[in-house]
Amino acid sequence: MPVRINPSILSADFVNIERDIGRVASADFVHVDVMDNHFVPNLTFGPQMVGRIQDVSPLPLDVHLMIEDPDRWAPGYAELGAYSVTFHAEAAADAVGLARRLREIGARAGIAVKPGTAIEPYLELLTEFDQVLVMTVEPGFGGQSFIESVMPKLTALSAAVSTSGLDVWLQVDGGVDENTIAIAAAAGADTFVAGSSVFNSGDPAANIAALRAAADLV
Ligand SMILES: O=C(CO)[C@H](O)[C@H](O)COP(=O)(O)O
Repeated sequence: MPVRINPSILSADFVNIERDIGRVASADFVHVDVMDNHFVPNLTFGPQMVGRIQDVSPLPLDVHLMIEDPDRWAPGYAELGAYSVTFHAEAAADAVGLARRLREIGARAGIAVKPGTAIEPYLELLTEFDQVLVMTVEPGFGGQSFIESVMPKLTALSAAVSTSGLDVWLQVDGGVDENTIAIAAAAGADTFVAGSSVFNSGDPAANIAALRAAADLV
């Protein structure tokens, strides 16, 4: 199984983002959390900052939009050159239309679901998405505990992806560390967003290697 480790720069030093991205160059993608203080009770940055991150990052960007009205704003992140743009199912007016627009621009299209959002409606729509993000915390803040009770959503997604034969990546985000990554991998996740466990202690490159090894054991 391919394993992708995407460090979340929500846990980076915001005045040294370029330096911190350099420290995670052994990862697969840089995960960029855009929060608008409306969809979630936290605020990060918008397209101007993401464009500069895109300019300096040696890794492609995996942009996670925790914003209202993604139908209006998400295409702009694809136009900046983001490799993938993921918007929330709970916020999109026309999720399929938006995913098609993102693909037309050239980005992978992702849909995210909060812990309390059912996955069943999206199992039938897998042809429309390149990745599905199952949130393993309530979106908004780093450093929260992994919610294991959402794992059945990954099991259902994994079975549906296998049956379809599609190349849809299954991502988890929130509370991912050396222990919980194995739980998520066993449930079918292949793409792992990690903030605190990469940046908050020790050497980020060693932390990425440890996460990759723990997921690979499954
Ligand atoms: O989307 C997010 C929060 O909404 C973050 O990407 C996520 O929480 C990562 O942080 P940590 O690994 O510390 O949980």
